[in-house]
Amino acid sequence: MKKVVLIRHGESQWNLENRFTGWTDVDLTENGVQEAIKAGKLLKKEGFKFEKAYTSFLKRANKTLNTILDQMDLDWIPVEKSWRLNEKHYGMLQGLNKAETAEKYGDEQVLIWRRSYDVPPAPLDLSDSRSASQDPRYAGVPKAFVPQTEALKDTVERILPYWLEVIYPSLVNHDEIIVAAHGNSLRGIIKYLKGISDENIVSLNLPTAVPYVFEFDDDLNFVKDYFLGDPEEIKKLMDAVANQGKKK
Ligand SMILES: O=C(O)[C@H](O)COP(=O)(O)O
Repeated sequence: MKKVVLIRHGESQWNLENRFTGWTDVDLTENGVQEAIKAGKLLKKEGFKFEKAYTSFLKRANKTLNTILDQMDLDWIPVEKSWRLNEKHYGMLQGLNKAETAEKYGDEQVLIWRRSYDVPPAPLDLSDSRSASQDPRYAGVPKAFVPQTEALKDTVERILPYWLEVIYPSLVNHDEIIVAAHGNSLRGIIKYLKGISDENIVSLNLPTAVPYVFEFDDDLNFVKDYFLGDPEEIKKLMDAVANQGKKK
């Protein structure tokens, strides 16, 4: 049996402030660090022994991963970072408060921007200081691939080659791997793995720092998936994420 653990980063400063984040490089809050410590302890207690880790180019995911590995005394394992695991780019919404945006445009429109498969928010202008185009960390990425906004469909298109060509094949040589990334980039992987339809993906909300285990048989066929932790608590956390985009 092979296992991939997908984990969204712990609470970030902009999660706390309820702001659209996307590719903005926001740090974890102290609570976010504690969430990552809790996840690391739980994964250790459950006997996980990761051999390889993957994460994005964004510090909230990097720090969550490092904290988890530290709790598990697995700081030494190889970690590979890729821009392809970054959060869905939120375009012109980046930095705006989600509830205030719902006051202005309505809950339904915000749900479309947050969760629909193929409707992106308006793009950032290349000259906008929020654009990642001039950020040196993406210097090695073809300019045409650096997004100015994304729908989940676009996120899936950039993330899937990395899943199919890098992460998934690494299960041939590794029994357990961990992927520390973001709510929507992970929704993209989950949509693919579970064959979730474009309509049904709207209702999947990932809570911060809750380990989500995907098991594969020795031929690398997907077998089953489950969250680690108290199901009632996880349901409450998922509902809270869903409600972030509603008017107060
Ligand atoms: O980018 C963000 O704002 C969050 O990481 C995910 O936000 P969402 O739950 O509103 O998609």
